[in-house]
Amino acid sequence: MEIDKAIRESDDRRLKTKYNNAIYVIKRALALYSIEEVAFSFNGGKDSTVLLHLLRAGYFLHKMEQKCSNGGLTSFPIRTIYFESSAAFPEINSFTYDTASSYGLQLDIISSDFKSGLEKLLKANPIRAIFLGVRIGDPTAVGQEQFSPSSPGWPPFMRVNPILDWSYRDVWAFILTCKVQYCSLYDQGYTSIGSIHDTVPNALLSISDSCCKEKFKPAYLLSDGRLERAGRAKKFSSSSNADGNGSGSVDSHKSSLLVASVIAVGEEILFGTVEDQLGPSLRRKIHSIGWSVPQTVVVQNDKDSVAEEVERRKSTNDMVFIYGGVGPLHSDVTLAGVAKAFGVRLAPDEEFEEYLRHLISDHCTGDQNEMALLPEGITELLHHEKLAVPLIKCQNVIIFTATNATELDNEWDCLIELTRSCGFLPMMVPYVSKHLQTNLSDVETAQPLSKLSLEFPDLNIGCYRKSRKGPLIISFEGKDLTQIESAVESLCKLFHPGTFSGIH
Ligand SMILES: Cc1cc2nc3c(=O)[nH]c(=O)nc-3n(C[C@H](O)[C@H](O)[C@H](O)COP(=O)(O)O)c2cc1C
Ligand SMILES: Nc1ncnc2c1ncn2[C@@H]1O[C@H](COP(=O)(O)OP(=O)(O)OP(=O)(O)O)[C@@H](O)[C@H]1O
Ligand SMILES: [Mg+2]
Repeated sequence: MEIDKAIRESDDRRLKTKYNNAIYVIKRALALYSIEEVAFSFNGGKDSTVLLHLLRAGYFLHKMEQKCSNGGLTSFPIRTIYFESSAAFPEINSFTYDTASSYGLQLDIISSDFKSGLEKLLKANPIRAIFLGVRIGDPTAVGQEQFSPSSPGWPPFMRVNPILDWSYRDVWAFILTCKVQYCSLYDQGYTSIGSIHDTVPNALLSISDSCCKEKFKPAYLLSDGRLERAGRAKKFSSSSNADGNGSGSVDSHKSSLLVASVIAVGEEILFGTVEDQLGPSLRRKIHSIGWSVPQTVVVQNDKDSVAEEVERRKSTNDMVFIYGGVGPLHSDVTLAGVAKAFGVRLAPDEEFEEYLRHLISDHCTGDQNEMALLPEGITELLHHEKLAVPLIKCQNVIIFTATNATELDNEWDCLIELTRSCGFLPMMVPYVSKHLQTNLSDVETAQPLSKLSLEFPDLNIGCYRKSRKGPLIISFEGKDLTQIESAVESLCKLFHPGTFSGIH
């Protein structure tokens, strides 16, 4: 069997592991269900193409193990279903039909939507399991395992996902190693193919050529597989990019207030064994870009405690920053807590694993690195050349890996630079402040200041002393300098001239 032979002869160990796992899943499915009870959902895409050849190999190996005669093994008896749509690319349609005829697929073409098409199909046929080319990282993979029953509301069948744990790079390694044909669009810069309405070539593969039409490199040259969907229409979340233009300049909602909270994870901070070096610095940094930081909390190294805090803060804050508890130790539970807060599991992330392998190469053993498990379906890795490992962003939660102030400075600077191109952390109008000092007592200032706070609700008016006998310092902070000046003037009017002096 040419596919099995090509993989066995390859010296790509990783590909062999992935292949063996996928073949195992296929063989288990073929042992659990009869051939009439399984179907293959094929759409001419790259993942489907990989799955087709894996199924061919898996079916062959299954039959060989059953010691069946070799006769008929070249045929592919698994019913193949294709949901045809008028919005499909003509290249996808023709590749699907050509492949079906090359490999003798029994193609069922369904013209209705997925759900009603499947309802009809399952009524007319004894199908109990459907093979799909879904991979971790696909929006629809969230929560799925290699064997996942269809969702409530869908007709009952088992979704079988043999390449769930394959990365973009694994898919291309397989296609190129086995030298199988794939849809021509992938040679024109398309890296993931949806409908003609939502898919364009991936701009990361563009070859700039000033005089001619824009050209693109082939899909297998995309170096960062996580960006395979960059050519698909994006849905922006309102909290991730308030101005939507990704400029990172001062946000157009100048007057709006964005709120962040900070969570520190670590018993050593909670119990006062060590001083928190990162918290105050981080809060200053967040404040310096015009965000408000009304809450900061320290939690112990316990998954449920982290999950509880993250869950609470992520829904009431525009952004949550978390540090501590990230790493290989048993106490490093931050990522597990974040995953739990979002109701997702931790899943292997190929790209992150590669960064870690680079960083800790000799100490990284086994096929899977526990540290490369990230919350599934919600994680975005924020790469920057000055970072050894990317920052981890799970929707509106940003996880810092810094363990000291210098590392935090670096991670923050990179975050700010990245936000200029991605816009996920809008720069707001900065806060301005004025400070007055006076020898008045607290009792004398208490009432006028409380009235002033009611009169200027948008300002933070605070009082503190550097020492018990020293002067009282009154701070006025807000985003509108005119308001601050009016508040200062109102206060000064209530007392004799010279009662207050400004501090710069
Ligand atoms: C054979 C098959 C089975 C599916 N089963 C389910 C399912 O059980 N639950 C579900 O929510 N969606 C199911 N879907 C829909 C997919 O999750 C997804 O919505 C679909 O592939 C459209 O993806 P797109 O929006 O990226 O084109 C199924 C799709 C196919 C082709
Ligand atoms: N129109 C369709 N007909 C049949 N199966 C489909 C269809 N659309 C999706 N599927 C199934 O869902 C899987 C995942 O689809 P997805 O679009 O992510 O992958 P792909 O099309 O194979 O590759 P690409 O990511 O490059 O588009 C497919 O491999 C296929 O099994
Ligand atoms: Mg597709």
